[in-house]
Amino acid sequence: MGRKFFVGGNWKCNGTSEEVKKIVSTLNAGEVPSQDVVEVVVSPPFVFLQLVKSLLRPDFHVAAQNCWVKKGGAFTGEVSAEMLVNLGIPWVILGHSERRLILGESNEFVGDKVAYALAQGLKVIACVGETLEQRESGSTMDVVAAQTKAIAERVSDWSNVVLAYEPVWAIGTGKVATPAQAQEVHSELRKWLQVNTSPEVAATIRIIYGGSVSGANCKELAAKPDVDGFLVGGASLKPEFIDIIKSAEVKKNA
Ligand SMILES: O=C[C@H](O)COP(=O)(O)O
Repeated sequence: MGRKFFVGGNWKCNGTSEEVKKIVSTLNAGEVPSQDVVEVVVSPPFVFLQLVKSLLRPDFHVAAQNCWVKKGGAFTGEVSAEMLVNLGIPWVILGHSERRLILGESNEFVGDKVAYALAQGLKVIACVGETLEQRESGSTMDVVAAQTKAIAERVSDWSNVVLAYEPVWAIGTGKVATPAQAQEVHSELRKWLQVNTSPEVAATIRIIYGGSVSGANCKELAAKPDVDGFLVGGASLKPEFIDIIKSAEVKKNA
């Protein structure tokens, strides 16, 4: 069976409750392919998770944007994986570059988080990606392999993981990776997984692309064989997110 197309909307630290309700009503009215064709997950800030979950159409799901690395306790400001499970939040985004680079989350810390969240029953969108400097110095694959390795050393069952390749230079910059650049890294990541996890994991895991994805560029990216969907930032707050979800049809017709 093929890999089901996956579209995530990462709302980051944006929105008021009024704005969030408006985004949800646009999503709810959108005509998109069925759940057999595309899996859609939106990720509002923690404080709006319950509101969004209560209003969102049943064929779309919600994700948190982070969770704590181990069992909750005296960790001021953190939200534990157990709390997300308790509230019926099925997904969590971990290892986003904004957390790696601004908040100093190391590869090992992200790997620990992924393992802990999975063990609690959450599904994980695990993010990897290189900076512009790393790309220009030719170390893209070393960087994303090291980030993925830190997860692979801690996780044996990848069935609840979606891997998001998000080149840092493409995030929020309007400078999208070309379809060929995305395909190259996705294909290399799949090869890395084949050697370092198993051929089955490599063949079945969804590797999605993130970084300035828009309604205008999504179809060309989606047409690439190893691009299994998107993690969308800015455009996930806009009606064009529906067009991005619809790009799943490209795959269906491929
Ligand atoms: O998680 C999403 C990515 O950071 C992409 O953000 P962007 O679509 O605004 O470039």
